Amino acid sequence: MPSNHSILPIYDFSVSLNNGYLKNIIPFLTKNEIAANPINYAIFYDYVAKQNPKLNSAVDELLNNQKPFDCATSFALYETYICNTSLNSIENINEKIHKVLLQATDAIGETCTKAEQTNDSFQKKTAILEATSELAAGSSILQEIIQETRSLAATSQAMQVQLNAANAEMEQLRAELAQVRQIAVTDGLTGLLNRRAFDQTLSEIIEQPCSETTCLSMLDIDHFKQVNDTYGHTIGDHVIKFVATLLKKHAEDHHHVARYGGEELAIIMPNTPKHKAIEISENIRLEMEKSRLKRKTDNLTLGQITISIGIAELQPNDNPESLITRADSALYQAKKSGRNKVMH
Ligand SMILES: Nc1nc2c(ncn2[C@@H]2O[C@H](COP(=O)(O)OP(=O)(O)OP(=O)(O)O)[C@@H](O)[C@H]2O)c(=O)[nH]1
Repeated sequence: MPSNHSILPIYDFSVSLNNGYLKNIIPFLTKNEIAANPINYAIFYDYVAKQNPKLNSAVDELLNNQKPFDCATSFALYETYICNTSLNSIENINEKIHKVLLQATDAIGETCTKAEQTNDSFQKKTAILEATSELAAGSSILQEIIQETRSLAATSQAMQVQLNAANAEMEQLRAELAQVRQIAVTDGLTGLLNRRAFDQTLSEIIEQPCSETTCLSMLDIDHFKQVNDTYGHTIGDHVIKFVATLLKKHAEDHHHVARYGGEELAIIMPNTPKHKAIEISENIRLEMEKSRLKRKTDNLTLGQITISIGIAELQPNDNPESLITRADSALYQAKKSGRNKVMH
C-alpha cells in the first residue's frame, strides 16, 4: 500500500493472519446475530485484531447492553472508529492550528495598525509643538501624546497576552499531532512499530549511505496455530505480546522492533555487525525457550513455546524486498531444521 495513504484504515496483508481473523469473525457475528455485511465485517475485523482499543470498548458496551447492530449503530461505529479516526483527528488539529494562527495574526495586525496611527499622530503633534510658542497649547498636546503612548502600550500588552496564549495552544496541538503520528505507526496489540512503519524504516535505512553493517532479524513463533487451537486466540495474543516484550528487552536502543504481521516479529538492526545480531537473536530465543508462561485465570502452565529466527545482513545492492527475502529464507531454514533455532 502506498505510504502516503495515511488516512486510510491500516490493514495487514498476511494471508494466514487474515484467515485467522476470518475464522473468528464469522462465528462471532453469527453468535451475536449481526449481519455479516462489509461494514460490520470491517468493525469486527478491527475488534478481533484488537488494534483499535476505543472501538473495542464501544463494541463491548453495545454487546454487554445487548444493543442491536442496526444500520445507524454500525455506520456510527464505522465512521467514528474506523474510517474517519485519523482523518478527523488530523483535520481537527489543522482547524485548531488555523484558528490559533488567525487569532495571533489579528492581534499582531491590530497592534501594527495602532502603532502606525500613533506614529502619524506623533508626527503631526511634534510639528504643532515645534510651531507653537504657547505654553498651554504645548502642555495639552503633551498630555495627548502621553495618553496615546499609554494606549499603545496597553494594545501591545494585550497582544503579548494573546501571543502567549497562542504559543501555549500551539504546544498542546504539537503534542496532539505527535500522538496521532504515534498511533499511526504503532501496532495496537504489542505496542511495537506496525508493518507500515517497519516498511518505511527499512526503506529509509537502506537508502542512507552507511558504512556500518545493518542486519535484519525475523522471528516467528513455532507451531503458533497449535497454541491458538489449544488455548484460544486470546492466550495466543498474550503469547505474541510476551514475545514482543522479549524483543524490546534484548534489542538495543537504536534498533527498530516491529510486528511484521501475525505472529511474525522483526528487528531492524542498523550499525550492528552480524555476530552481534546473532548474539541478540540467540539471547531472545534462549529466554523464550526457558520461559514458562502461565494462564492468568487458573495459573495453568502452558507447554513450552519456542521461536525460530532468521537473520540477513544488508548487502550493497539490496533493496527492502531482497533483504526481507533473505531473512525469511533463513527463518524458513530454521523452521525446516527443527525450529527453536537462529539461522543466518
Ligand atoms: N492469537 C493470534 N493468532 C494469530 C495472530 N496472527 C496470526 N495468528 C495465527 O497464527 C497462526 C500461524 O500459523 P501458521 O502460519 O500455520 O504456522 P505455525 O502454526 O506458527 O507453524 P510454524 O510457523 O510452521 O511453526 C494462524 O493460526 C493464525 O491464525 C494474532 O494476531 N493473534
